[in-house]
Amino acid sequence: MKIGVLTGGGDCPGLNAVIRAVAKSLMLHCDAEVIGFREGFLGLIERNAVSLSYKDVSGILAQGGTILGTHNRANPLSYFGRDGADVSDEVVAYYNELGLDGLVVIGGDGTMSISHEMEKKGMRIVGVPKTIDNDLMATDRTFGFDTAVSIATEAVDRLQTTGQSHRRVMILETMGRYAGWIALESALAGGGDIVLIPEIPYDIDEIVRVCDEREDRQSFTIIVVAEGAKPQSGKMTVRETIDDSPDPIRLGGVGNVIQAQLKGRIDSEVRTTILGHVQRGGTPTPADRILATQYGAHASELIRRGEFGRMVARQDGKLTSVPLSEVANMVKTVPLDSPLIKACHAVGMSFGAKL
Ligand SMILES: Nc1ncnc2c1ncn2[C@@H]1O[C@H](COP(=O)(O)OP(=O)(O)O)[C@@H](O)[C@H]1O
Ligand SMILES: O=P(O)(O)OC[C@H]1O[C@](O)(COP(=O)(O)O)[C@@H](O)[C@@H]1O
Ligand SMILES: [Mg+2]
Repeated sequence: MKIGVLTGGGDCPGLNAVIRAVAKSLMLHCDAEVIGFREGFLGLIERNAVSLSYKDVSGILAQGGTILGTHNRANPLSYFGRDGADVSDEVVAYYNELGLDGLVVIGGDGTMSISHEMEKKGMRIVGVPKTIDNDLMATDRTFGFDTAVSIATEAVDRLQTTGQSHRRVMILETMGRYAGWIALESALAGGGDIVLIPEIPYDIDEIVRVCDEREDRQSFTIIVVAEGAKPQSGKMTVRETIDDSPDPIRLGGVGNVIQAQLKGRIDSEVRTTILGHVQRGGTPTPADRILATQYGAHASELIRRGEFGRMVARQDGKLTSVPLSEVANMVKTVPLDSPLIKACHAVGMSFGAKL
């Protein structure tokens, strides 16, 4: 048996743990040959593959990033290197030339969308859900999310002591694109006072009211804001537009926008921290290493059973798999009836809006 593996989209802690689990389990239990493609789908487009030995995938469990490299623009259906040409048939030809029996694709929504299309063209694919944002459909969790939440929580804890000492309003901006999962969970874990997520557009007057009230009572305020948060009558804050990407919007800077909006309206000084890629780098937490290993092992099981066109998933604590069609072109946002939102409410956290 000959199986390919690639990592696509933004990197995320736990990618190497998945590569290791997929490769080791296939090598150990069906003597498979494992081929890695460099930089996501770019490796398939530009014919850049490397044979992985048992040694290559040993000792990488706790390593951040991906030994294969990744890419967030390489798309066989619209290749940036040839003016957006569809090179998917060439990719399928290369896959067949290599004599692959299947391909494990580790990625997020974009990577799963591409995988779904390539599956229709005859490639046999098993997906593994990665992203620090936890915004993939049909799975309770993506690996990388736990690490991002733990880093963001540590940031909230640290901002609390400095904010408290200076009686300031401290704003922490987290990643998460169009979903508020990282902000919500780190605010809950760190005891934030206000949490702003894309799913609940904020009202600046309400934020001012909560800060004012806390100035009298506790004299400092921690605001955790997801990069995708937006005012009730306004838009998300776009940091950058990447022209040749099918997913061109990069968010960022809403923390500074809120700081400017608070200026002159509250007595306290305001400071903003944009956490950025610190959330994505470095070693995965034990929970992410375990989840990544379980996902990798489950992906290799699906391959052995010949179940392709599916993404491994965790639902209600159990490992399972779902058709790629259920995750392609979808985003899982925070539902308003989420128990996390209920818990925030219970402890008096504000969403910067009347709910
Ligand atoms: N909706 C989409 N449909 C098809 N391809 C997409 C879509 N969104 C992104 N892509 C492509 O998928 C790849 C990875 O996307 P990206 O969003 O960076 O990572 P992720 O796989 O984590 O979602 C990129 O090559 C991008 O061009
Ligand atoms: O790598 P870039 O271009 O800075 O992208 C930043 C974005 O990638 C993420 O870190 C992760 O997104 P993906 O997992 O979908 O790649 C987002 O939270 C953030 O908005
Ligand atoms: Mg994406």
